[in-house]
Amino acid sequence: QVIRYVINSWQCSRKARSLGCANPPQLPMKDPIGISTALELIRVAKEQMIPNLISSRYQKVSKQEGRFVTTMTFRSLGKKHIHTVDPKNVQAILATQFKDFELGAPRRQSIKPFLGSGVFTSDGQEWSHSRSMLRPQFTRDQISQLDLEETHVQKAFLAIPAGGNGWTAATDIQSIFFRLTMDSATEFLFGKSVESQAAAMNGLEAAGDNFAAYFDKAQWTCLRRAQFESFSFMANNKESRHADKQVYTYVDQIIQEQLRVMDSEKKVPDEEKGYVFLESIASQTRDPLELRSQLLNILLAGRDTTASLLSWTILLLARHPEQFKKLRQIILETFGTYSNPHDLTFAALKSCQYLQYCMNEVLRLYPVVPFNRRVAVRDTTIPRGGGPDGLSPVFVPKGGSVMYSTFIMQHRKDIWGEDVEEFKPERWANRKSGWEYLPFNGGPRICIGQQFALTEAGYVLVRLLQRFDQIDDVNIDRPIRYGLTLTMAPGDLLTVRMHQADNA
Ligand code: HEM
Repeated sequence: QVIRYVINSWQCSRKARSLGCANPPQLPMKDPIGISTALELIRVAKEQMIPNLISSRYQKVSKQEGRFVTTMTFRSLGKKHIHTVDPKNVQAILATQFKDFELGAPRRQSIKPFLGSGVFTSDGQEWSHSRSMLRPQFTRDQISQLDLEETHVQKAFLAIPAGGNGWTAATDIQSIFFRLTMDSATEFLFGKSVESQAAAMNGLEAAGDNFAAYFDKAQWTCLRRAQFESFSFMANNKESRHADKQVYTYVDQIIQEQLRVMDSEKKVPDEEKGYVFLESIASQTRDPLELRSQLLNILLAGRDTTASLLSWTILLLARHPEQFKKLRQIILETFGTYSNPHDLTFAALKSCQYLQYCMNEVLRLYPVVPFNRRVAVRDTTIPRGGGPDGLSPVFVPKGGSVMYSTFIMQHRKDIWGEDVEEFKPERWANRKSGWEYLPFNGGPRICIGQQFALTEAGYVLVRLLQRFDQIDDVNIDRPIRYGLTLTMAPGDLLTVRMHQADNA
């Protein structure tokens, strides 16, 4: 083993030199194996401050090197990782050298046991197949069923009644958003919503034997598997298997019903019924397992992400009354009042500039997928980060992992300016973003649901701001923490009191 390791290292160094590569600086560590870095991560995860930890690691290396470092290496539990916040490197792994990298074992080990094989868990041919099956499902018509969104918004609003003085009670709006996106996503995917909002209001179990709770549990186990890396099997237990099973039972029953309807000779196309994802992909495959995987992959990719964007947006608007006022004014001018809305279409939402600037800015400050990684499928390089000046390419051996952080990249002062930490939607006027801004990823694996998410979130925000003319964050002085699971939402409950407009 040791001999093989030494030979391998020697061969890699030789190859790296022949390619003109140099090593990036290494994060100063208390021990050579990286036990301390792993322990530090666990401790800070509990404090819900991981983005600050990664940022402080870059500061530490920069101080050690006497220059601003944007690519470094570190060890964690014996494994060496490259970490980069250089847009050029991120562009290389996601786009220009796409074929040299894959999601790799970490993603497969953590998520595949639950989701099965689908766009979010596979690479190569398998990924191409899923992606081409899904692409046509996200056309403009299919993602702009705003009447469907309105029914879910109305159900969510029932959970936020205003009292006689126009004010709502202190309300945890984050949970409401997570239920709203679960309900709308399941309606889009399955053709029927799991109605988690209605169930929560009635204090009842949700439809599908509390599908939302089982789905959350299954997703949480995925996260544990990701944290345990090579020991991912340790995250599985009786409870997690039960949650997976409950989710499967619910979804399989819907799939069987769909296949039966399609087999039935009496089937008459229902002109009234909107687009249903399952119905559409079932015309391409009849394999129930594949159908289940495709559905669950999209549900996982699309549900928490959109709810998190909504939560961060309300948190920021509640803490920035000037921007709130400006956005609300523009919304009223463009889309009318709550009780008399107009022009609420996909196109109008997309061309409402200030609304888009606000969402861009939220996703800059609080990207929902703040950290990510890829694994090299062959010996390769990334273009920058090596040598004393950080300008030489860096060698990545086959199997080597390159981590990147949109969070840190989108908080770089040298890219965004001195006001980088401020919530300033205005900065987006006339700004064309490139690889330094990647909330939806880039390259061939760019998020398939970007327009879907921005339409849904935009719609919900318009309706919310039409109805409420003031939002107060009950814990306005509380420092922001980060609830980092597979995606990132505010770490503490987002409790707000809202004032209903007189004309709502
Ligand atoms: C604010 C909301 C959203 C954000 C910030 C977001 C962000 C992302 C990011 C960063 C990735 C790349 C992950 C990776 O490759 O490692 C991704 C992939 C993906 N997203 Fe989204 N997403 C959002 C909403 C949605 C929605 C609503 C859907 C579907 C309904 C969706 C479907 C997907 C799919 C299928 C992929 C995998 C694409 C592939 O690997 O080819 N996303 N998303």
